[in-house]
Amino acid sequence: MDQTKTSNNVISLKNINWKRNGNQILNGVSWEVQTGEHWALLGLNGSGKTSLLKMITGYQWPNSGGEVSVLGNIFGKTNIPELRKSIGWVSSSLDQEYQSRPNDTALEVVLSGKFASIGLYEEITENDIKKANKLLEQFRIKHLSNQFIQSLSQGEKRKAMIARALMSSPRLLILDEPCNGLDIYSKEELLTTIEDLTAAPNGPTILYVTHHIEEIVPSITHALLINSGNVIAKGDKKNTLTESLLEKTFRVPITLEWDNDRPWIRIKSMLATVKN
Ligand SMILES: Nc1ncnc2c1ncn2[C@@H]1O[C@H](COP(=O)(O)OP(=O)(O)OP(=O)(O)O)[C@@H](O)[C@H]1O
Repeated sequence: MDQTKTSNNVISLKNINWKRNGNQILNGVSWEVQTGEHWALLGLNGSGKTSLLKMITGYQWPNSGGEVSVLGNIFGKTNIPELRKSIGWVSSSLDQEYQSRPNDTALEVVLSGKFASIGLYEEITENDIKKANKLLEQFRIKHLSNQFIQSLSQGEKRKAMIARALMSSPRLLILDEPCNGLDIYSKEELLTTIEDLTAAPNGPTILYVTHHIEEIVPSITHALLINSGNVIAKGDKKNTLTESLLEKTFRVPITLEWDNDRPWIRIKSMLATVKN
């Protein structure tokens, strides 16, 4: 066995199938993510991205056969709730959960990340407060520490939620459409903080889910393209983010350009000529 490769393995999926109500939602998906790589996950609505993420976080299990291993833990032989402490997942559903706690401050929200709880119920230490403040500073929202989370702008709230996820020092961080609803400036600002995050030594491996390929910032190294539960392509982003593979994934004719190591697409023609 190649020991070096095994120890660098962040995610290993082997032949994952998931079927619901007669529909094949994931079809023989195999995927390896190594330490030092950051991946973008791209696919149309309903293509299976969330199902794949739920597989990785142990909220869903393959129907038959297949093997899931995350951070060296083989599913079926590991304590999943314990493993989840090493995985951060930031999605808009988290914002919704905090709607029931309008009086939590940004600092409290970040602190709650230590316990993966919605709200703070456990004792916090001086060190926890120091760490939360450092994260607020890193995301340039330290001045908002004592402001209620619900009064923050979308962009500020999104940063607070990522800071919250980092409070438990995850080794794997899932950013599920983090720029949704952000204006151009807030989006670029958030992307800059994500770039900083990947540059930090011992930072988490990032899985970045998006519908907007220009959000694939230079530090995202790899991409997985999925369509109807089938992997269309996976690997180094320069080899995966190509016109033909993206057309196959998104089912519209596009042109692709790279600018400052970021991919940009334009739709060539309207849906009347959609490729099947
Ligand atoms: N528990 C379930 N039972 C039945 N079907 C499901 C279940 N979960 C997901 N699906 C179906 O699986 C398909 C893939 O859903 P999934 O949420 O993984 O897509 P997605 O790529 O994340 O989409 P989006 O970009 O819209 O979030 C969809 O057709 C969805 O209806």
